[in-house]
Amino acid sequence: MAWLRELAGTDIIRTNQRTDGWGRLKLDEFASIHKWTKGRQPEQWQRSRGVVLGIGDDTAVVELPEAAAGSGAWQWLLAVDTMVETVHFNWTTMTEEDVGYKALAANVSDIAAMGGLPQHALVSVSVPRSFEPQRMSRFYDGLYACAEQYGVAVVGGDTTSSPQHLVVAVTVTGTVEADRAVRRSGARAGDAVFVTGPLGMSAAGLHYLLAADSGASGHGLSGRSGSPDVPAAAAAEAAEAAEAAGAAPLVRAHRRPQPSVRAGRLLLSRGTCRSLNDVSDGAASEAWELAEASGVSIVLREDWLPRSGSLASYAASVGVDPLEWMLYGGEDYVLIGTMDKHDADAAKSELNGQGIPFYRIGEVEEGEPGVWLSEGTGKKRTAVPKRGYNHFE
Ligand SMILES: Nc1ncnc2c1ncn2[C@@H]1O[C@H](COP(=O)(O)OP(=O)(O)O)[C@@H](O)[C@H]1O
Ligand SMILES: Cc1ncc(C[n+]2csc(CCOP(=O)(O)OP(=O)(O)O)c2C)c(N)n1
Ligand SMILES: [Mg+2]
Repeated sequence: MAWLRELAGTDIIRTNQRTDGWGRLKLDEFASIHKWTKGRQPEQWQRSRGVVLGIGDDTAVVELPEAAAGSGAWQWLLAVDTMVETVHFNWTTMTEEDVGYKALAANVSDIAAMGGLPQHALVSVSVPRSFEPQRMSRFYDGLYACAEQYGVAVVGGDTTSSPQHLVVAVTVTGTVEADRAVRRSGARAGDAVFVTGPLGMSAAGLHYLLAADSGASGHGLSGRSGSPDVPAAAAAEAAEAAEAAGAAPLVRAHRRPQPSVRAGRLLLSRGTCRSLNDVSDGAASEAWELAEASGVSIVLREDWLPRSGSLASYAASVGVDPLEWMLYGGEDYVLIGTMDKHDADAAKSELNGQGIPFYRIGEVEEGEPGVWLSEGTGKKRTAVPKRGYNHFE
């Protein structure tokens, strides 16, 4: 950071700033990074995350964070997730702030899915040449909002241009008590299956935003695609329309997922949670991953699946079966897992007592890896296909 701080006040940076034919200020790479990240997280706070050297050198230097050091053996968790404009978002479904927030949240969710504590992030952005600097500042406003909420120190990244679309790849670290990380492979016959939040809301929110954008109702951030900048008024207007249509909770779930870090920590500390996964590609697909990794069969109870009122009423209004979104929609970023069924009620009380949702949704059985949906206590069950979001379909 020090060299950036020094440079920021010098002519080297100033002479590298120029305006193009469109009157837009073009910052050079270093000045941009400085602008996006400077002063966002106090050095003192980063120090508590073990950061010895943050943004500004060839690498960051970190040691085990205070919370982990001196309290027994810990291990690192490492993960990366990417968001690509047109694949994970477009400018009618998300604002710049939303993209920044969600890019980090999706990674924090992977740490939560191991029962860990998120610690550091590296942020790689490939920015279209036509982007105004202001838009990336807004991206970082959202990213740092998520970092603050989950206590993540942003310690570096990479910046390149992109011929057309914005691409964001965030790498995170987390910490977990040695050999306690909750894997996908620990489910056992007899376990209770649970989720830590409602399902399908993000997919319904996306449906609302895309329908709005296609002109059906005109509620999205319409007119934004390809436009250089969005007047804040357009976003505010779209938010009001979503509120009026009862779709606000769905849109919020899509744009600002809330990864279940506290749930993951509490479940790990109970010692009875045997498998965990986060729901990015859809509950069916994640349940299949648990079933295959553990060599078990998972039976979901249709009447136990948590369905929010806003999901049910929006689905009815557009003639979609809400189960489609709940099982195959994705981007819920809640946890799905299995645990000793004798501890399930106590776990539910503990989590609910702390304001954290916990829903028992089924059970684990012996058998060929697979996922089934049962209508009630009866024996009738239907096979749940291994279907979800697939990047290559
Ligand atoms: N291109 C890649 N190279 C190496 N490992 C990868 C690559 N893509 C995914 N993985 C690894 O494969 C596993 C499954 O990835 P993924 O399905 O994306 O998990 P998640 O749904 O949690 O993001 C993870 O361990 C991930 O680190
Ligand atoms: C414009 C737009 N179209 C479609 C989607 C839906 N979508 C895109 S990626 C995805 C799945 C999650 O992303 P992925 O990169 O597979 O996450 P990972 O499993 O690696 O965590 C979904 C449901 C979206 N969010 N936005
Ligand atoms: Mg991934």
